[in-house]
Amino acid sequence: MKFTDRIFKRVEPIWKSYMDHPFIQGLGDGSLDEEKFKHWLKQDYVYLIEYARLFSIGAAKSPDLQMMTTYADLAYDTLHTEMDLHRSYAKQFGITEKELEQTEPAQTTLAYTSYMLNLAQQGGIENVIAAILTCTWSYRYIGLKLAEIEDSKDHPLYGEWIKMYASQEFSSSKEDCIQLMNNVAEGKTEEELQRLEDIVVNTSYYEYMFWEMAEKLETWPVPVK
Ligand SMILES: Cc1ncc(CO)c(N)n1
Repeated sequence: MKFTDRIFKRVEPIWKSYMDHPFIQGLGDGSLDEEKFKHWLKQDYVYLIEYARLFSIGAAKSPDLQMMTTYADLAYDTLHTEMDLHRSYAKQFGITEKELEQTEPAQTTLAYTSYMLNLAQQGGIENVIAAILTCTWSYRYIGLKLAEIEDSKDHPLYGEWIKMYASQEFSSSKEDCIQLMNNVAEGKTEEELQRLEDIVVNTSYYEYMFWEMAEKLETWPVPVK
């Protein structure tokens, strides 16, 4: 069994729970409140900046040219294709690129990106990919499931979102991440594999919290700023 098959068994119940989350349900049936989507959009934009940084750390830590190229391509795809989706939505909403970039990260956004970045800085390349794996893979999982809902891809606002994450291009990014994870898992001890698996479980919980943050329009829990 591939390492990622074993990981999937562990995270699947958490990922299934995303599909019952009101934010995801709203994306699927088109009933999602626009303010909640805008909140997600801005928070996700600053999240993606750090996410691209993680891929870049992966490139810097890669032991060979092939792996370095894969990480650099994933950073490129994030900065261009995925963030273009966000920029195009922002334009529709009259949110400027500067506003997007200057979004103050909510506590969940900051906790999630800090967790991943900390792991990536302190460890080897296996920490980088373990921290990133849930992101691409779970969005792909959600995108495919939402695409199965009748007419969901034709929704005037949320259709583009579903098409992006259900797309072939995004699927190949997910496949790249899975392969990177299985590559570095080779020859690792059971103890080390468990540690990596725990990271993927933790980020799976963070993903849930991120949906919750968007749904609740969460910023900082303190009134001062
Ligand atoms: C929070 C989050 N996780 C994963 C993805 C997919 O890249 C995203 N855009 N945002």
